[in-house]
Amino acid sequence: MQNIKIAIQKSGRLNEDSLNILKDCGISIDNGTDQLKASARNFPMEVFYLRNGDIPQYLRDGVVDIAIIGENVLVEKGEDIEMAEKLGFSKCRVSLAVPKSASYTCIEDLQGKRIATSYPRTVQQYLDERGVRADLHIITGSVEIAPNIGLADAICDIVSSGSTLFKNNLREVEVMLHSEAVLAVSPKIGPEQQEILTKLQFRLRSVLKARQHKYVLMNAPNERLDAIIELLPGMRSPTVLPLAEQGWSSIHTVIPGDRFWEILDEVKREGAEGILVCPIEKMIL
Ligand SMILES: Nc1ncnc2c1ncn2[C@@H]1O[C@H](COP(=O)(O)OP(=O)(O)OP(=O)(O)O)[C@@H](O)[C@H]1O
Ligand SMILES: O=P(O)(O)OC[C@H]1O[C@H](OP(=O)(O)OP(=O)(O)O)[C@H](O)[C@@H]1O
Ligand SMILES: [Mg+2]
Repeated sequence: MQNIKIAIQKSGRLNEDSLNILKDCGISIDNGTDQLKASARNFPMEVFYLRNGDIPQYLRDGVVDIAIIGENVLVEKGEDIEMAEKLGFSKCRVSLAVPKSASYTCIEDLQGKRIATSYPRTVQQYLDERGVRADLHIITGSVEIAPNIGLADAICDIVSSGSTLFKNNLREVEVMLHSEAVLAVSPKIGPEQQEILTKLQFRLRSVLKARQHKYVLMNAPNERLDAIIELLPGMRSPTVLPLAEQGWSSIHTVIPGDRFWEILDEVKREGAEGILVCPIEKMIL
């Protein structure tokens, strides 16, 4: 059987989470980080460790079949490359920022100004769509320092917590793009590799679903069951089992992570107690 070739970032912010998600998919990779290539022991996969920024070209050329890459890099360098799956980690945004002291009310304020960035195509397109012309200065790192050294009037770079902007006395004024790690697919992927990709996507989806949910168990007096069940989502409906103590039941269900605290507060108010929350490893609908 043939292998699917996957590119992941050699070192940097995506490396560890990329290896972890493959591991959660049950794929064990024999690797030392000094190697540029490794094989999976129990899945038809070869792993290539590459620079994030180089990956779109490798996908385009069909050197690798798939890759885990920042969506922002695909937008910048790979508009012809298909995105198969959002992976939920390395969330950030690509934003425009100006010095705190600069006046800024709208994008037209950047007309004729100098903008330093590592994302020239993303910025250019954003400006073109809004009819603004500016001078782009392309630099590959430490972009946030550019206004302080007189190189630019504004910058466009990745923002996550905002602390790099804060430390450099900059203010985020436009969010151009929300980004996260994604699974990207080469336009040249072959039919056998496509089959392996389908298997991988099935696993990835069950891992991602599981990461987004919690398994919750709680005890409740029987007379409160209906009110509590009303509040609970579940894969189909919650499971209710009798406790050894008369008049009490145990309720088991699955709750989406983003509504989790809100739902727990409500069921507590309705009389639920002894609440246990467990992670889910895989979730197949
Ligand atoms: N502060 C951040 N918070 C969250 N995600 C981020 C942050 N900075 C970068 N990312 C995401 O992680 C990806 C990799 O960033 P990183 O800084 O590790 O590598 P890089 O220098 O952009 O790439 P290369 O591998 O080509 O050297 C980015 O493309 C982006 O999607
Ligand atoms: O909003 P924040 O949480 O401060 O994150 C944003 C910073 O993170 C990234 O840099 P990184 O630390 O990856 O360094 P790099 O420029 O060397 O890639 C990015 O280029 C920003 O500078
Ligand atoms: Mg970086």
